Amino acid sequence: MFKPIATDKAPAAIGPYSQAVDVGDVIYISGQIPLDPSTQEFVSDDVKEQAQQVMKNLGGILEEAGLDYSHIAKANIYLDSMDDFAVVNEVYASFLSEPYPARAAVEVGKLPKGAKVEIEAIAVKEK
Ligand SMILES: CC(=[NH2+])C(=O)[O-]
Repeated sequence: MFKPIATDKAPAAIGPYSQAVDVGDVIYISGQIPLDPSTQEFVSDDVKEQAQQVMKNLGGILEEAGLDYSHIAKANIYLDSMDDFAVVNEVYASFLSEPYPARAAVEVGKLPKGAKVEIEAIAVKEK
């Protein structure tokens, strides 16, 4: 089974990808950037507000799949600057509870549309 997930609770794709793909027990969620789903514009230039929107976008996709943040098994965080590591960690932690997902966090050269943060996630239906 390979089922794309589409929802207006998260931004529309800005390229040739699905918001998420359900492959049975696992959902692969595409990298979310801080676009407001209702406008397809960035919510803010502020990294904290950007990280909050990114997490909300992930939440919208999880909700569409009938899941929540506790189903995330792995996340990858991409930062425009590692100087934002602490503030993004703070926001990220505020949406999650222990046991936290496995994770990687890396600084990259550039993110789509000049975002300061992008997060992708893999969620599992059976915890
Ligand atoms: C934003 C995003 N996920 C992409 O692949 O461009």
